[in-house]
Amino acid sequence: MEKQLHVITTGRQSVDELVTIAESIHPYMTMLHVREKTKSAKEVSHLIERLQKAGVPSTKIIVNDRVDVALCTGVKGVQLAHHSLDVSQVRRALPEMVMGCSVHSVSEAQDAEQSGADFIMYGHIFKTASKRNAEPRGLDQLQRVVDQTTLPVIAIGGITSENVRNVIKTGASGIAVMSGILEAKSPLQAVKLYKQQLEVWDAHNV
Ligand SMILES: Cc1ncc(COP(=O)(O)OP(=O)(O)O)c(N)n1
Ligand SMILES: Cc1nc(C(=O)O)sc1CCOP(=O)(O)O
Ligand SMILES: [Mg+2]
Repeated sequence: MEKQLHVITTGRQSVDELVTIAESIHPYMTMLHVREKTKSAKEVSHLIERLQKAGVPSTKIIVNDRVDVALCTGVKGVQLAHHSLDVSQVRRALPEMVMGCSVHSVSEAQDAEQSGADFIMYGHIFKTASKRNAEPRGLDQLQRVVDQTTLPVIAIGGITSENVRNVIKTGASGIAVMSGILEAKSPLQAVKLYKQQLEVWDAHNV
């Protein structure tokens, strides 16, 4: 399986700015997570409509937290966070929904697996300005999570094009990046650099 590149929205960019960037970077990414915590359901839905009109495939869009918005906009799925509905609750109601779950320990990873998540996002791996209030968990903890779940693990937090290889070496199925792409001077150049690192890995390991 090709290693995945998930891009996470920052919540700090205007809709116009985000749509312009997404329009140019979508061919190089696996998924775009719309994580806009201060927007209402209606605002997130309007943003998704703009992304869809700009040519970002619905199959590449995941909505953070909002199961209702994911359903009503017809996107790929939902990323359930700490404060979201439970994985098992959503799975019961929506057997077909593609569901990622954000986890921060082996036991949370195993719970997500038993509850029916399709993949997990584990972090934060390295120090990052995007998560200032906690210590990074590091590569050894990532390795433990990868080893102790059968779900695909997407690693998040402080991932740069320089450390991608070490992250992927753990057996993680992919990476998720926020500031390294969306806040780069050139998001297009940045996404290509990350993608290239993953392709180099795939070329030698798939
Ligand atoms: C121990 C721990 N709990 C929760 C979080 C953050 O929650 P998450 O569900 O990942 O939501 P966001 O990252 O989208 O805010 C954490 N980092 N650590
Ligand atoms: C949204 C998010 N969740 C994390 C977690 O560990 O749950 S780390 C993170 C932000 C990652 O941003 P950057 O790529 O800029 O480091
Ligand atoms: Mg998170």
